[in-house]
Amino acid sequence: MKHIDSPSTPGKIKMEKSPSPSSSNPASSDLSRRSLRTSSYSGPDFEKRVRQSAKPRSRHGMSVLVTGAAGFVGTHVSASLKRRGEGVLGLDNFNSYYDPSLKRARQTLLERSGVYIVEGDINDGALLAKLFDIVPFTHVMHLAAQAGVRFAMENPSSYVHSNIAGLVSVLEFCKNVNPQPAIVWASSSSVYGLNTKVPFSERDRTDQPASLYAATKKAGEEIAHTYNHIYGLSLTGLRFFTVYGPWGRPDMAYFFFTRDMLKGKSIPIFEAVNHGTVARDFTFIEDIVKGCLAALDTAEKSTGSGGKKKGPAQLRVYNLGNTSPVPVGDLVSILEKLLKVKAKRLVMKMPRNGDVPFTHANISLAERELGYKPTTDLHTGLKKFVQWYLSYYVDGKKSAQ
Ligand SMILES: NC(=O)c1ccc[n+]([C@@H]2O[C@H](COP(=O)([O-])OP(=O)(O)OC[C@H]3O[C@@H](n4cnc5c(N)ncnc54)[C@H](O)[C@@H]3O)[C@@H](O)[C@H]2O)c1
Ligand SMILES: O=C(O)[C@H]1O[C@H](OP(=O)(O)OP(=O)(O)OC[C@H]2O[C@@H](n3ccc(=O)[nH]c3=O)[C@H](O)[C@@H]2O)[C@H](O)[C@@H](O)[C@H]1O
Repeated sequence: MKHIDSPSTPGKIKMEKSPSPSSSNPASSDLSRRSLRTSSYSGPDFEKRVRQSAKPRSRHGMSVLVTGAAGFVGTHVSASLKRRGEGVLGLDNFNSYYDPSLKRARQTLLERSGVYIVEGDINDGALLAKLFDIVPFTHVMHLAAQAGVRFAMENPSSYVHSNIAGLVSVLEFCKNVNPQPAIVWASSSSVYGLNTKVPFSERDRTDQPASLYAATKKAGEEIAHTYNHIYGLSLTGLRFFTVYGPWGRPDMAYFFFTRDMLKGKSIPIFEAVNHGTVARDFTFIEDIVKGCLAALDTAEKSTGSGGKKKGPAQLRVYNLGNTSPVPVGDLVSILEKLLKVKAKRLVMKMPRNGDVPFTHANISLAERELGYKPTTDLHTGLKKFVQWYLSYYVDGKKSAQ
């Protein structure tokens, strides 16, 4: 995988030093506020765009800050919230983990529907202060992260920067603002790691991560517990299971298999020890979006640090999967039919690279409490992905990297 922009790359604000925990506190951000006066984040045009984008027009009256809005899941969730009439403001640093032109294309799509994405880093305390000054967000949908299990061996610090420091930066803000927003954020099925009990239930152990990515998501769940316990923040973690679909992520297998099959290149298909089948509970993006919206809709208000008086704030974790694992070889067979191309399969032993052999979600908790019910099988979902892929890359003559 590619080089990634320096994890400490700030947004457009020129800070003299990286934002420190104190500079991310709205009450003590003099340095941050000074730097904002000279930044492109200030001025009436900027504030107007932010306000307009975040203004709710629905009966729910939500103003949602979506971090990672130019990402795969962030784009779909933002578009869906906006369609429903919620106020949505995006925040994304457009890093180069995968082709940033795809993130820009998603941004264009969102802008057409009235969603503005501010370019900046979740670790940028001054920027968060500015955005929360302009908009009293009712909810934060926190999706910004360094994703991908295998890339963690190449660039571990990017995971610490975005998934740990970045999460803390966002929660520090949320705890300090009044009113505190409710937060829904993306954890991952990878927290189940080497767990062998299937299907994976929220009650199962999650202390055997197989990758640094998984370890940072597990750490995120513990961090969420702390901010809920001390500061009364309402927090909901969603464990997504291998999400796929149109506008997806080029680093994921279904995406680069498609690209390489169309180019006539061979594709590596991992098998587990003793020729065991590797399978995933592949989950279609539209089902994930429904789960995200249901989590936002059922999120209770944060109770603040006076939580004891008002009762404890909500703390939830849900699996969002498809409950129907499919072997990776079968995924390739479906792609062969849809693309009308015979894959050059290179079956190989799974390297010790952070991958796990199997995932399978038990979704009964999400079903009961969120009304979550995935409806898309892998063939139907991949058909929609392939249609998008061909129109975006082949008809649109874009180069797939
Ligand atoms: N797609 C999946 O299969 C899957 C599965 C489980 C969990 N997740 C989680 O869901 C979330 C969304 O995943 P995705 O598939 O859309 O990934 P994505 O990489 O497409 O989206 C993440 C976005 O966050 C942005 N970002 C990263 N670090 C940032 C930072 N420090 N500041 C601001 N923006 C930053 C990136 O530029 C990117 O646009 C992530 O938290 C990911 O870990 C995804
Ligand atoms: O649900 C999650 O929590 C995670 O979902 C996703 O991880 P994974 O399920 O590992 O998806 P992905 O890389 O597409 O590999 C799919 C399958 O192809 C196999 N695989 C992969 C590469 C390869 O060259 N060959 C191969 O057989 C591989 O062994 C695997 O069986 C997200 O990327 C990640 O961000 C994380 O959030």
